[in-house]
Amino acid sequence: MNLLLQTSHSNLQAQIAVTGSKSETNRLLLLQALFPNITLANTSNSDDSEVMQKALKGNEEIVDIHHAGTAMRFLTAYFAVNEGREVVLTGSQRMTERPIKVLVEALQQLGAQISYENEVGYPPIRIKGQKITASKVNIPANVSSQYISALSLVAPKLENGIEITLVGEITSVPYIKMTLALLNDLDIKTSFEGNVITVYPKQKVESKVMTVESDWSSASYFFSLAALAENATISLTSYKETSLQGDSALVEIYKQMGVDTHFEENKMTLTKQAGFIPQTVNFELNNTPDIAQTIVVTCLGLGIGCHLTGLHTLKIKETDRLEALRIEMTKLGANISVTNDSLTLVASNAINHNVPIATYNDHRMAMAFAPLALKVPIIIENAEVVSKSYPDFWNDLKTLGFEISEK
Ligand SMILES: O=C(O)C1=C[C@@H](OP(=O)(O)O)[C@@H](O)[C@H](O)C1
Ligand SMILES: C=C(OP(=O)(O)O)C(=O)O
Repeated sequence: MNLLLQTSHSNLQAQIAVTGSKSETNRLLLLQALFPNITLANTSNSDDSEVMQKALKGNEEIVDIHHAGTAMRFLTAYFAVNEGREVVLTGSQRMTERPIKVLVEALQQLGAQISYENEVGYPPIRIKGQKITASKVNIPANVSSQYISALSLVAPKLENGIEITLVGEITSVPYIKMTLALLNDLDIKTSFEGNVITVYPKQKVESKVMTVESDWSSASYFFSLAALAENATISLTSYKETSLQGDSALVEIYKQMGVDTHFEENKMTLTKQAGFIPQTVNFELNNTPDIAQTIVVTCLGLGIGCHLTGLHTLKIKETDRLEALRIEMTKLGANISVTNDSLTLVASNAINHNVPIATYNDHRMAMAFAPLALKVPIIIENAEVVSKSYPDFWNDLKTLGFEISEK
């Protein structure tokens, strides 16, 4: 499904209930499988959370998690310690190109039995669940934080917990902290000091309702819309000023691009502010890789330049996001260059009209480019990809007055 997006509304007004965080949901679904007396509220309706739930509930030998990175990584650890069960864990074509070796080797150090079905280092993998008693493990920390979250999530159920020594620069740190914070919410003791994470064993937790905050990565598209509109008052629920999600850095980032954020109870309201916007912005996004695409497109729409660093993980996500951005932004007339871990956009005011944007099976390519419709009509190819994290995205965009038609 290709969608043509256009709008004549330059004043955006709406109140939108955004789905729950997929990162929090997929952690909590795994924790609920370990501790069935916890109850979850405001869970994500994303495909990634649906496949996670199905995989945890099912009993099949072949478990297919499609495009969901968190499900792939978290379930690798889950099945590895699930004594007596054997599964083959696989996913989409792209998932078979996303590395898993670092996590597999860490689990093997602990005594797990995991082998590769095809290419060494990549899914599909065969996992024979074992009782794990070893607790010390070293892991390279610069490839994906999801490996570290995966080990931490299953750790409370291990006889001796876990002590993880992180080697090298640590990437996507807020996601690790989110994992530990959710464990702490269940009264599971953890520590993260220097490069060592400890999670202490806990066989039972108190019954508790765990309420997922709405997804901040999904909120990023509304920050972008507010920045690009002439006027905007967009209220989003349910959000907290102090969030477990690192992407809440959006508040400070978009302040520089003319968006004010106000919190009241569980609602945050984004308003467009008139005033000075710099010709170029610089952001280090090692902590917040998922909002890189949103920010670049906002800058193009504002006619400003940007220099983004800390992007080395973008190459192994749903697609090579740096390359995808380079190609699609160039189609729009942007002057953009990328390296292995950074991106530079030169300020310019012209944007080509009616450009078909390819989305590379990447939900964030589709959603990040959509706000540009405030500037020029734009076509988003294979727009259904948004369901990976935000199935209601196109409907929510309509409530802001966008005309959306199939092309
Ligand atoms: O743990 C998580 O929920 C996530 C961690 C990040 O991945 P990396 O640690 O691989 O950068 C992020 O990009 C992904 O969308 C979700
Ligand atoms: C990178 C992402 O997800 P995952 O790694 O879980 O597939 C994302 O949602 O942007």
